[in-house]
Amino acid sequence: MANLLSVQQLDKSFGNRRVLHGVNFEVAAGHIVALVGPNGAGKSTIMKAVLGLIPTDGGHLTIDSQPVSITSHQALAHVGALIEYPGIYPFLTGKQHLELFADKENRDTNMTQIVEALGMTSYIDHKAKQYSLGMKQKLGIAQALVNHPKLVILDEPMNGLDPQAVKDLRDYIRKMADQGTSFLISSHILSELEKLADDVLILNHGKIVQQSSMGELVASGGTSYVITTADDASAKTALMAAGLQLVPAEKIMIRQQNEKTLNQVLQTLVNANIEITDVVKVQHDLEESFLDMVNTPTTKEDK
Ligand SMILES: Nc1ncnc2c1ncn2[C@@H]1O[C@H](COP(=O)(O)OP(=O)(O)OP(=O)(O)O)[C@@H](O)[C@H]1O
Repeated sequence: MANLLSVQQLDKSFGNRRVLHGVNFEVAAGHIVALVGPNGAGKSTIMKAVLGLIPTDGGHLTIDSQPVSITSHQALAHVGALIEYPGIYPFLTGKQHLELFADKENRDTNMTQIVEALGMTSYIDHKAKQYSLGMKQKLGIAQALVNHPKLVILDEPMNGLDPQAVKDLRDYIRKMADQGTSFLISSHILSELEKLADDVLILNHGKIVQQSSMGELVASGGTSYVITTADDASAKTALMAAGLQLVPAEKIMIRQQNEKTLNQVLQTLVNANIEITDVVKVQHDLEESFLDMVNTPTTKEDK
């Protein structure tokens, strides 16, 4: 499938602080990609770079095969975005906000469709100064979606939304993706995007630490083994020497990568003459898997 967005070797520093380190990823046409990472990981910075809002220090960005940079915005004509907070004018109604953004073609139909889909009908003619946080957030999202763009970039779109609004938004995003729109959506809560995203990028300290389909992540991230031996220090050394990655923890903990992982672990310990005293299978939920991935020590490079 064709890639609508391509991000290659993206580097960015603010002053002498490097916040993005050679970030690479692609978003295929009609795919919903989740960009997930802890506070300060660099999610908004990536999105601003993709939208040509900030200068970058290196790398190559294209949307629909056209280059994007702070001086090259042509490709952005078919992009909708909500970054950080929606820009709201208190004395305009919700409808007047949408009129500022909606293209002339199919304007009324597009506006009615998004207002209904996001459950905004009852207050769309009220002035925005009366809107709650969630109502403003929905208006910002509606502005990004109203023209059915080819690519939509949403930074923490679920912020302030109630459960019904989250469901309405999820359903509408899926419908748009089925019709060919691509989405890059950030969150620091992986479980929020579990039901929505096709692919997931996990960002930590400005680097992509995991890139896979959401299905693969859910399936593979689920199981770990905690192993107790007569000599845990030697066991850890032997497992790492065999190329098996340990979860950072006091005990010996190994994430199941495939059906052979446990065999490899046990075989390695037997070969090293280390007595195994206990093996416990641990089931993780997605949130715990995410925390394991991002709780890696900060490297010098990140400073
Ligand atoms: N304009 C700026 N000037 C200096 N530093 C900045 C600027 N914008 C972002 N940063 C820094 O870049 C790093 C990445 O910030 P960014 O906003 O991209 O993170 P994020 O992953 O979106 O975080 P959050 O989940 O909290 O929104 C942070 O350390 C932040 O302090």
